[in-house]
Amino acid sequence: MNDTDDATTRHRPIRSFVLRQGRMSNAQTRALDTLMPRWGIAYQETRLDLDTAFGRTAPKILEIGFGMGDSTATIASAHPQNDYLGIEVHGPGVGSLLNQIEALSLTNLRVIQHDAVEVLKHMIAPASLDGVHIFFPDPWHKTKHHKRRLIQPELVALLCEKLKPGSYLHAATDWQEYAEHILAVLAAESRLTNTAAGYAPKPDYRPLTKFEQRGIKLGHGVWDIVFRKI
Ligand SMILES: C[S@@+](CC[C@H](N)C(=O)[O-])C[C@H]1O[C@@H](n2cnc3c(N)ncnc32)[C@H](O)[C@@H]1O
Repeated sequence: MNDTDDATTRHRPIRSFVLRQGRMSNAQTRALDTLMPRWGIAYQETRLDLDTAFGRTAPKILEIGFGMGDSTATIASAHPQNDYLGIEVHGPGVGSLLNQIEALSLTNLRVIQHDAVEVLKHMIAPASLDGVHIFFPDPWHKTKHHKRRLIQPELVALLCEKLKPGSYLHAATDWQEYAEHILAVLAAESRLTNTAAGYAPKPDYRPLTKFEQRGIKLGHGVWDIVFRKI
């Protein structure tokens, strides 16, 4: 994390990620070159027709920040009746998910490598999503970085525009103070209603992620938060 970013981002939007290319394995590099044209969707500042992108009409679930994509691939594989659109900025993660799509022969998963906030604003049509997954978003622990947290009232308002009535928004985190923040932000959005009295039981479709396993080892709890769009 770069402590000078407060000064350098003064005239730029505050982003929820710092783009570090990271080390790409040969398989990930190859996947970006050869599989992105097949399973990737290029970022564009025009609306995307999701049914055309997937070649069928089916429930559409969008995931923000899939990391290495293990949960994304597991969920898509277990729910062939749904279409999944995964968004991630991190190159090695995108390469990893592309390889899993190929290895599992998944036809119901597409990938966009770009800032999800811009994808939502420009590419996703109003009332077009049946669900949104945000699993273990970066907690940005330091108070001075809390403004970088992905889940903020503005993002939730944007998501509400894109969610269909009756659809769901599911977040999970292993950082208690972020969980409290997420619960408060979602509860304050009048177009959403909580599916539970507070935190939700972990829905069966969400597998344990690497981040979650690490958190459990560190003795952290895990909080699922599931709201429905009115
Ligand atoms: C802590 S990781 C969690 C990854 C994964 N969901 C998991 O549970 O293992 C958060 C991920 O969100 C991605 N991310 C953060 N902000 C993003 C944004 N605005 N658009 C796309 N990806 C984003 C980061 O690159 C990172 O890979």
